[in-house]
Amino acid sequence: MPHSPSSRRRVRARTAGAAWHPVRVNPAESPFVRACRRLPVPHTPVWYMRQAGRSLPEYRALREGVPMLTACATPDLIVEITMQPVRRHGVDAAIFFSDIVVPLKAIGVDLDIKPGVGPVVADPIRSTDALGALRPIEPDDVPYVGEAVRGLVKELGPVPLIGFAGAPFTLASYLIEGGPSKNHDHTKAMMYGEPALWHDLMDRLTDITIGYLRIQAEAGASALQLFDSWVGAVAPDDYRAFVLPHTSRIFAALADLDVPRIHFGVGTGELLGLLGEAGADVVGVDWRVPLDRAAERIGPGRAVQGNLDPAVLLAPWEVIESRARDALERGRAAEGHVFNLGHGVLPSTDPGALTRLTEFVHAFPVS
Ligand SMILES: Cc1c2[nH]c(c1CCC(=O)O)Cc1[nH]c(c(CCC(=O)O)c1C)Cc1[nH]c(c(CCC(=O)O)c1C)Cc1[nH]c(c(C)c1CCC(=O)O)C2
Repeated sequence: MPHSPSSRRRVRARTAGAAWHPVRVNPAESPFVRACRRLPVPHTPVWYMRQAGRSLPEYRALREGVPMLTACATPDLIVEITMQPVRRHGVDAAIFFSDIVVPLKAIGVDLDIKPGVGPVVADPIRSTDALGALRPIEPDDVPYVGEAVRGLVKELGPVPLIGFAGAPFTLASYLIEGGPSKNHDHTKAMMYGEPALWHDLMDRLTDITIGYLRIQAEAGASALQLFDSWVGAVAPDDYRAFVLPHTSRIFAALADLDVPRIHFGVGTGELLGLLGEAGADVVGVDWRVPLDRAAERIGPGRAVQGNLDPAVLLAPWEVIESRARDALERGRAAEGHVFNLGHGVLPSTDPGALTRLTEFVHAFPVS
């Protein structure tokens, strides 16, 4: 195993601890889930968006010759790739290895994930006729998801597993544009120009997202994160009119599940209050807004997650440490804080820096 001696020791210690202190076997009692619920924690929990894959050599070795969507449909690979960052860094949560377009592929949308590009959709959806392709998702559409979640829950023991889905706006953008987009032109053209078609599309994506998140929670995921990565492209009034009704419906439909719900987007400084209003337990914050100010904008009754600029990890350790300290100190202003980056780990990140950062966060006093 390529991980460092210190992380190996920590994993062994955690396993041993779990056996001696049965209460710690339960992921629902983990520091991560407790922080999401705004309960006292022994240390600030930490995990990293896109921690599975990206910077890990052991990930690249496993993925050699395996297309992304094949990996996402292979339970053994999902389990192993999801476990890699947990073993290596000793993070407080695992995130299910998959992609936001997996449920769309599973219901029959013709799409692929192109290396170095991202999701590419063969027939972009721009008319009422094309909406027929978007039917609700059932557990049988994604048997590999339930199987991998159940395998992971066993393997992870006390460490919680985060299930996730793409939010309707971000999924709509890929479906309407046909691939990654800088300005979301076609997406906004439909939103402004054909509101009935827009809401019909968003409604269908909302049903798929609810179904897909429920499948993961019912198979044993301990938390759910909704990635609305590109929603920062929308102004607040438009978010309220064109997006909020749908994201609110998602969080309301998941409220009966006993798992915390996290809501994240990039460039959402002006939307943070509305993201909180949508109903999640935790609002993810990118690096553009300091966490104390973000907590004010989000309002009471929510925890925050974030928010080190992923590019800071490319700087020397002294810089990483001082920026992490700042985020941790500001995070104390929130009712709960899960440490994370402000967006995904960059592929060129030194994995050693992530391990060291994890140790630093764990050693930092909570108050
Ligand atoms: C917007 C978005 C996508 N996918 C995802 C988001 C939301 C998070 C975010 O904002 O970054 C979510 C995602 N995608 C992936 C995960 C894995 C779990 C994790 O470690 O967080 C997660 C949580 C794997 C992936 N998703 C993708 C890969 C690379 C695929 C390959 O190797 O061919 C992986 C490991 C492909 C992908 N998928 C997507 C893009 C833009 C790309 C290309 C850029 C990239 O490489 O990350 C869409």
